[in-house]
Amino acid sequence: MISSSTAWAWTSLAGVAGVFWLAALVYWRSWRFRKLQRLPPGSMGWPLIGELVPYVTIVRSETPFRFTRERESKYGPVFKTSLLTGKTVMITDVEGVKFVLHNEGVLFETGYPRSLKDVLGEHAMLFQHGDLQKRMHAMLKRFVSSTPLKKHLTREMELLTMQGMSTWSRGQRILLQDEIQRITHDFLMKQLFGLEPGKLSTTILKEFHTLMAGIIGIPMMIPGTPYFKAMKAREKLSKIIMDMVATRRAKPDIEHKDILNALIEEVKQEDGDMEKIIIDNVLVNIANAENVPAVVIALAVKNLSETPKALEQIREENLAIRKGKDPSEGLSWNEYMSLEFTQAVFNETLRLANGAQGVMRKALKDVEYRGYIIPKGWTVLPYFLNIHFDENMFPNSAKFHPWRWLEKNIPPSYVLPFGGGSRLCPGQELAKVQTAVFLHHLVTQFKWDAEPEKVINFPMISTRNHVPVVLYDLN
Ligand code: HEM
Repeated sequence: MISSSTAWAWTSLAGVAGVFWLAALVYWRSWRFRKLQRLPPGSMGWPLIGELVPYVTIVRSETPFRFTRERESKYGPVFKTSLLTGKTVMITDVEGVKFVLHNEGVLFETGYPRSLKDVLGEHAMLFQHGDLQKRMHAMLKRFVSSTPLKKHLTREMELLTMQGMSTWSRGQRILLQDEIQRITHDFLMKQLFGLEPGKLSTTILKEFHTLMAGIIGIPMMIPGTPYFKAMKAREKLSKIIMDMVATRRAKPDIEHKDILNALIEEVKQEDGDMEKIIIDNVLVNIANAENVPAVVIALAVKNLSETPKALEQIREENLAIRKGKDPSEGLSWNEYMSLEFTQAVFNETLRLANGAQGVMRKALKDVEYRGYIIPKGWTVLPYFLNIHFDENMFPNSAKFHPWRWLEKNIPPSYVLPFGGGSRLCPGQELAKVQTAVFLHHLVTQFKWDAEPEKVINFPMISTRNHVPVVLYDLN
């Protein structure tokens, strides 16, 4: 039997616990209320789909910057929305974008969809933080930045470009974007695996397309879905990569000068995850390097076709450095880098193309910024489009005007096609070489008639008809 004093003690204890519980609840609710009160302004749109419909409609239009510009003028450069990315805060000005990019790993981490992480693999540098990301990133940067390699990369791209162009027949209609894709794929395979064009290279390309088709699917293994097919393509690609690694281990005396070799060397001391680190980081490189550079080069040709004065100037610049050279003679790294106007065409094309309209991050904790709270777990989109179309920095911003890059010094914080902070694209030098080499050979050998073309900004940057042209000899 329970004595009356014990019952009283229990009752008091329950009472005290109840009071604490109630106080905690009141505190939590008021804290949550205060937090909600301090969310950035903006609209979350409709249940489930949020503001996805207006976003996609506007981003696919000729004026893709309108979605964020309209909201920025209503709410300021930090506002909330929802775009299938869940609860999201968009940040659209230079200062805000810098804040997010430079707090990588401290306040924010990459927040790409789960399907992308599954398909490329969680050990890919894009999803890693800390030591592994730093090492993988530095490895790739070293690979493309060392001086002997730069010379070698220029020559490799040049040979593949000349080889690709030698198959073009004059007077025939070709889809330039597909032709460029073929050349840049061969270049990538050579840099990644030391692989020459052939059956294996074609198989990798086919599997890669299946892989990429699944990156924004629902991450469930349902046979027949793009995600399911992508995961199967991942298995096939993983086997191809590990077979190459095994062959190299069996013949250690053969020297390889490619990214796979740099990766193998980098992870030598790693424990059990070594295989996954190699596979995932090869796949993230293919994902970044296979499509976007080809589309950017195709867009540069489209822009030049629509701007005869720019075409004339880029041709003059490139013909000038060919003077006195044999047609088969290569150009040095320094000669490519001296092509100022060609570089301006590349910068201007990237500014307008916005292959990466922004990057995706997730808040690691409640982040206080400009008096607002970005709650832990929310998606954060540092958005580059508004900055690239800033009328003060880029007057008449929707117009292709490469001269603007020569007329004034544009601060790096306004030039974001390669992202920024610790994830600044490690492949940007490679993309520059590819573009400069391709444009050099195109404008010094050919003239062309181009059909009208439109840019597609969503879900991936591309062109509607893949830039159809009829080519003729320049002379
Ligand atoms: C015009 C072409 C290219 C554009 C516009 C571009 C753009 C970008 C952007 C915006 C990022 C940052 C992503 C983020 O912060 O979340 C990035 C990262 C990356 N890019 Fe590129 N890229 C290009 C070409 C390349 C090439 C040719 C390669 C490889 C050879 C490459 C490899 C990578 C890798 C591995 C990352 C992840 C870096 C990390 O997380 O540490 N990219 N790229």
